[in-house]
Parts: sequence; structure tokens; C-alpha cells
Amino acid sequence: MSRMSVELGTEESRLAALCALAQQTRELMDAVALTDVGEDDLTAAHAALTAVNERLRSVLRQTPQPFEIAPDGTLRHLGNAVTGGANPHALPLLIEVRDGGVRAEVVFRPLHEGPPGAVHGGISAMILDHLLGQAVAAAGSAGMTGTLTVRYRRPVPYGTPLVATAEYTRTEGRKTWAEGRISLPDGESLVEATGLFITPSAWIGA
Ligand SMILES: CCCCCCCCCCCCCCCC(=O)SCCNC(=O)CCNC(=O)[C@H](O)C(C)(C)COP(=O)(O)OP(=O)(O)OC[C@H]1O[C@@H](n2cnc3c(N)ncnc32)[C@H](O)[C@@H]1OP(=O)(O)O
Repeated sequence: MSRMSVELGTEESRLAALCALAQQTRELMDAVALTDVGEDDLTAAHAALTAVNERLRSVLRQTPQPFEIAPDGTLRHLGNAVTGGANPHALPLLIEVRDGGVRAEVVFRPLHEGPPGAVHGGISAMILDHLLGQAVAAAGSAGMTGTLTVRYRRPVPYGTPLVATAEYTRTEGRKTWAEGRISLPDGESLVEATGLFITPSAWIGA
């Protein structure tokens, strides 16, 4: 085995450990949102978490894990707030490119509650923003969100398997539009969005 592959394996192993820590943190956040234990347990948990927090903060990066080429040649962004395995804030969403668009299965959690018993509208908008952006990127016109219009048709439940999909619709110069939705498995649409994505002049030297 070459020295380079040994180093790569070591970094991949550290990243796997980081993703496992992020997953444990998601479960911790769920537990904090739902726990009904008494004050003694809350105080003990607070002390334990303070120690963990200090240990992790002993060596900090300036930014989350960046966009990079994974060892399998695919583009990955472990620090992303929606898809990043190393980001506790991310669900994380696993997005497939297929049928001329993108698709992801989503199960929101009680942690995402906005109105009682339903998912916060900003969380749905964030998921759709990302899906639309990914559809645009898959169509070859990656850009930043310029506008996002969201129509909330039905409350979005948590704890229920849902499907999020998006498709590229059209391009005019640096502007590309996409549309998408979050639906029940039977296809009933709960939230719909259209978005305009703009390839920044800086990305293409325009
Ligand atoms: C390493 C990277 C790999 C990437 C490949 C992988 C991708 C993997 C998928 C990821 C998916 C992520 C999906 C989440 C995406 C976000 O969350 S992005 C974050 C939210 N959005 C932002 O922060 C954008 C902030 N705004 C900006 O940076 C800049 O204003 C923009 C939008 C890039 C435009 O800047 P600009 O390139 O200087 O454009 P500018 O010349 O001013 O305007 C060009 C045209 O667009 C129009 N326009 C500009 N802004 C707007 C606007 N907001 N609304 C409507 N029209 C507008 C102008 O009027 C102009 O129109 P025309 O006169 O040509 O008709």
C-alpha cells in the first residue's frame, strides 16, 4: 500500500468517525427536544455535555467540511446544512438524480416542529431550496438562489416518510428556474416551490 493511500485511509476513517459523532449529536438533539426526565438528570446531562463541548472545541476549524472529491470520485459536501453527514443540523438528505430531476426520501423529526404537530415552514423551504438547487446543478447550470417562492398547501407531518422532488424547468443566460415539492408517498403535494438560480458572474468571470 502506498504512503498516499495510507494517509487517505486515515483521513477517511477520521471523517467516518466525525459523521458518526454528527449522527449521535442528531440523536442527542432529538433527546433534548423530547426528554421528560427530572431536574437532576438534566443537570447531570448539562455537566457531561459541557465536558464534551470543551473537548471538541480544543481544536477548531475555521469552516465546516468543504466541497471535495470523495475517494469514489463523486462530489461531496460533508459540512452542508441539508446533506452533510458531518453536520448535525443536516437531516442528512440523500439525493438521487433520476428521471430528469432529483429525489430524496425525507422523514422530519419532532425537532423540526413549527406549528404544534407539524414541521416549521422554514425547514420545508430550506429542503426545497436545496432540492431545486441540486436539480439546477444536475442540469448543468449550478447557481445561487435568487428567489424562492413557496406555497404551503397542507401541514407537513413529522415522523412520516415523505418524498421531495425537483426538476429543472428553463434557462435564460445565467438564470435557471426549477420547481419542486414535498409530497406524501401517495403523491399528495404538501408544499410546492419554484426558484430562480443565478450562476454568479464571479463563477464564470462574466
Ligand atoms: C464549488 C461550487 C460547486 C457548485 C456545484 C454543486 C452544486 C450542488 C448543489 C447545491 C444546491 C444548493 C442549493 C442551495 C443554494 C443556496 O442556498 S444559495 C444561498 C442563498 N442565496 C444567496 O446567498 C445569493 C446571494 N446573492 C448573490 O450572491 C448575488 O446577488 C447573485 C444571486 C449571485 C447574483 O449576483 P451576480 O452574478 O453579480 O448577478 P447580477 O449581474 O447582479 O444579475 C444577473 C441577473 O440576475 C438578476 N438577479 C440578480 N439577483 C437576483 C435576485 N435575487 N432575484 C431575481 N433576479 C436577480 C439581475 O437583475 C440580472 O438580471 P438581467 O439584468 O441579466 O436580466
